[in-house]
Amino acid sequence: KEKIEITKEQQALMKIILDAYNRHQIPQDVAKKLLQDQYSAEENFLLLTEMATSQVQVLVEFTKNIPGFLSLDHEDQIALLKGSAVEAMFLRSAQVFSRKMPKGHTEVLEARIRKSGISEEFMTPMFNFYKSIGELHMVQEEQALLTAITILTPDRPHVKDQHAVERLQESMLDVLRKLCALQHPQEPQYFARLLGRLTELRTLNHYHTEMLTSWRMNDHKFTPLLCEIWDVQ
Ligand SMILES: CCOC(=O)[C@H]1CN(C(=O)c2ccc(F)c(F)c2)CC(C)(C)c2c1[nH]c1ccccc21
Repeated sequence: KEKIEITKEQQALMKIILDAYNRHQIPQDVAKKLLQDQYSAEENFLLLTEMATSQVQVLVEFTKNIPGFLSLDHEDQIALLKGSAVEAMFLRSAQVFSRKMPKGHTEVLEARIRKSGISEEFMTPMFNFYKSIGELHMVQEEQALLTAITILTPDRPHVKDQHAVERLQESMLDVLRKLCALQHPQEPQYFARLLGRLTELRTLNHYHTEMLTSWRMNDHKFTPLLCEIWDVQ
């Protein structure tokens, strides 16, 4: 059995990514608010919009801490952020949703999310994704690296220097591969399963675009930041 060891610089990289990931925790208070009281569909939608807006701000801060990101071409930096924002939102949502909660809270949270003016057809693939993420029982390091890997996807629209992005993504993938082998020695397929979730995540992009159209029909309001990042209006 070959000895897998994470090098000193890979440990440093992982520490930077994990600190950045934890420093910019999504304010859990929105999820708590949703759990606390029964709101109308409009109020739920407003809470979710507030959650999405703060998550975008969190995403930008996290991305700036990815080693090498700020040395990329500036227009490519924007293209990567715009291209990964929705996937990063769903990845973070899955992590928030599959967090250990007291008995029955997850069901209440799911019901409240369902009652927010979003059509049912998008809920099923979304909650299926949350459950498939939950089943992985990812550790923080894996969650943080998976988010960084999602952001550093070379083939986003309008990225000019894809090779530069590929090099950064590959170094993240190498650390994640080793971490999975060390954290889940009994499950040699674990790393592959993680990457499989990224494929499932991409399908949610499509649903999100559809959701936006249906929201625009029922004149839902978004914040300027969401309009910018979600190409709304
Ligand atoms: C982490 C940032 O995520 C969001 O902001 C998501 C949150 N979403 C969740 O399923 C979700 C997961 C766990 C929770 F604890 C919770 F409260 C919500 C997905 C979605 C319903 C599609 C949404 C979000 N923001 C919106 C704004 C307008 C319309 C729809 C959404």
